[in-house]
Parts: sequence; structure tokens; C-alpha cells
Amino acid sequence: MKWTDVKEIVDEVKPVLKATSDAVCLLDRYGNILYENPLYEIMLKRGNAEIVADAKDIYVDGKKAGRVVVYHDISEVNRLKRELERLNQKLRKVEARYTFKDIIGTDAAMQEAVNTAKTAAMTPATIMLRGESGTGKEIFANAIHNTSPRRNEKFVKINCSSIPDELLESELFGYREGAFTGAQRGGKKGLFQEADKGSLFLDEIGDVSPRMQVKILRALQEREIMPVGSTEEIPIDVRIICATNKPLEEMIEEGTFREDLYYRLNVFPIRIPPLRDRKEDIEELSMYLLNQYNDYYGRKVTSIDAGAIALLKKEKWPGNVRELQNVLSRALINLSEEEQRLSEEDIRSAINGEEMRPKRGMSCEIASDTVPENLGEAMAKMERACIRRAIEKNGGDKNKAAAQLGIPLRTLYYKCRKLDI
Ligand SMILES: Nc1ncnc2c1ncn2[C@@H]1O[C@H](COP(=O)(O)OP(=O)(O)OP(=O)(O)O)[C@@H](O)[C@H]1O
Repeated sequence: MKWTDVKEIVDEVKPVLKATSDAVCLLDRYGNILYENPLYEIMLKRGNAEIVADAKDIYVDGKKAGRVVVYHDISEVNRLKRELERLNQKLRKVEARYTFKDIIGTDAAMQEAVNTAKTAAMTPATIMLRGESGTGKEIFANAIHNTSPRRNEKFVKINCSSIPDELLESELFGYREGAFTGAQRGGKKGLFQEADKGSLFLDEIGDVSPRMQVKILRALQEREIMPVGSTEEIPIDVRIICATNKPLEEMIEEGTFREDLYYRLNVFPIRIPPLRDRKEDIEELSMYLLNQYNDYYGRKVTSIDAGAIALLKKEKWPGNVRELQNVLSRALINLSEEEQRLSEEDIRSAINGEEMRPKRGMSCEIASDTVPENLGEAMAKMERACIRRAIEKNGGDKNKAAAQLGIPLRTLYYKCRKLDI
């Protein structure tokens, strides 16, 4: 075949190339354009599309006879990627919904924590919330932001332990276009920048790696951040609230937490007492939570028997208020819609009934002799129950719960989010 045969091929494939949704250009072996389809004109010559190109040589009888170049318009894919990223960022930005009125408890240590937090909220100082898992650190962080002069700006939250180290850096500080493979066009703003003029809540700060501790320290000292892949410093104006249930002082001794970062963060330390140390608050807290859950579960409970309260007070509550929430939720779920009272027996079975045993004619969650109508939902229920149990049994410590379940911590966080735990 001679090179003119490529022209013949062109004539044959023209109708197809006219109809394709990509821009196509056929060249002869010298690089001369033999054919451009109509989209080529629109996509390349008008020049406002985001394009990737694929080129392939055409061989005839083993000899290079020409070249076909296909241009894909990826503007829409990129627009969707940007939209997805924007929505993801929005999701991460927890709206500060709580105020100090939502923090229930008259216990002296709790009141002291609330009063310190109220005072600290009015200053620009960094606040360190200390307390076991489920004691209310996040609700405090919310309330502090909402009371502070920054309340009309953003409250941005990040859980430092649920994100792999490599990602944490780009999440916090952002990155410049082309910083790494997969980096999005135009780069990405980090959460320090997202929270500009507002508050950044660094949850589980005790779980940050030594490498990231240095970077966070630098950002706090210099009040500047440097996005990944950039050489340009960006000034930041962010109020930091951080929280941990880790023994930071011991970690300093062991050399796993930097002392200089500790002093930067520990400007206003606030200790939130565990529930077992404020059992007098259990009744008020339970009523408050029941009011919230009645609507959610479609129940009408207005009172809790004295025996039920006594039982709740006997518990050790290693998972703190979150665990109390779980027990009350289970008790409510097991009640019929008409019941208005939670009895001692209701609470006992909710405490012991981690298996989610059915009660009072309720349909069986996953009984051994029934076939679930929807396998996906049944599995989700089972997974939810197992994960809740593991978290509760480990006193709210998700690291330990993940280890017990034999899954990575990240998977546990993912499942908690997915299963609404
Ligand atoms: N004093 C309180 N009054 C009312 N609700 C509370 C109180 N403390 C905690 N809660 C509720 O208990 C749940 C757990 O609280 P929160 O998430 O703030 O705990 P945490 O200490 O941040 O836990 P973790 O360390 O596991 O992230 C939330 O739903 C919160 O609203």
C-alpha cells in the first residue's frame, strides 16, 4: 500500500469520526493534516476546553503510514471533580451547632470546665480540651467557637487520627497544582486556610505523628503555612482548639509528643470530667437525651423510673455520654410506640442487651430462624451492633476497638461514618 491508502482509510472512517464525541485529527506520516473532524475545530481551535490527547501511529504493511490523534474534552470531568471536592470540604466543615446551653450537667468539675471554656472563648488563646472519649470535647469546641468573637466565621474540624499521615499534611496545609500525582488542577486550600478568621478544631491531636507535630508547631509559631509543593508562605489567622484523650505528659516523657508543641497548645487547658465522676448529672442528662431521641425514634417517653436511674448510676460508663446515648437509644428502640415510661427492666436489658435482642413483639433484627428481607440492611445492622459493642467494651477507645475487631483504624472510622455510629 502507498501512503495515499491512508487517505482512502480516511474517506471510509469519516462518517464515524464525524459522529464521535471526541476531537480527532488524522495525519500522514510526514505530519501533514489529512482530516480533522468537526469537534476538532470546536475543541482545539476555540481553546477553552480542558483536554487530554491520545496519539497512535497507523501502520500499513508494517510501515508507519500516518498518525491518529484523539482529544478528549475532560472539562466536565474536572468540573465534577472540583464540585466533589467542594462538597467534601463542605461536609468536613461541621457547622458549629452547639452552645454552652447544650452542655448538660451541674457537677462542680463540669461547671468549672464550662466556666473556664466561657472565659477562654472570649480570648484568642489556643484551647486544649482533655477528656476521655465521649465526654463532650467536640460539643465544647463547638460551644467555644459559637461564643467567641469568631462565631460568624467558619468552624472547621479535622480528626487527626482518622487520616493517614501523608494526607494529613495536604488536608491541613493544602497543596499547589502538580505537587504530586493525582493533585488536582489549581491545587487545593488546606483547612488552616479554610478556617481563616474562624476556628480550627484539631481533634485527637495526641495521635499526630512526630513529623506532623513539627509542621503544626511551625504553623502555630509563625502564623504562616506552606502548602505542599509550594515555596510561598501564606499568613493565617486561625483560633486553634484541640482535643485529646491521650496522656500527653507521659508521651512527652516517652518522647512521642513534642514538649514545645505541648506548651503551644496547652495555653488554656480544660479538663472535662468522665461521666462516672459526675453521676448526679445522669438523671438530667438522660432526660435531655430522651427528649432528643423521642422524635428521632418516634417514641413518647416522658419519664424514667427511679430504679432505672439508680441502675444507670451504678454503671461505670467507660464510653461516657456517648455510651449513655447508646443505652438510652437501645431502650427506646425496644419500647413500643405508646409507652411513656422507661422502667428499670428496660434499662437493664438495654445495658445487657448489646445483642439487640427483640422485645415486646418487635420484629426480630437478625434472628437465627428468619431470613432477612434485605441482606444488605441485615448485614449493616449486624456490623453496626458489632462495632458499637467493640467501642463500648473498649471504653470508647477506637484504636482498641479496631484492634479487637481485627480491622484498621481507618476502616473503623469509615464504617462509623457510613453506618451512622
Ligand atoms: N454534657 C453533655 N451534655 C449533652 N450532651 C453531651 C454532653 N457531653 C457529651 N454529649 C453528647 O455525647 C456525644 C459525644 O460527645 P462528643 O462527640 O463531644 O465527645 P468527644 O469527647 O469529642 O468524643 P471523642 O473523643 O470520641 O471524639 C455527642 O453526641 C454529644 O452531643
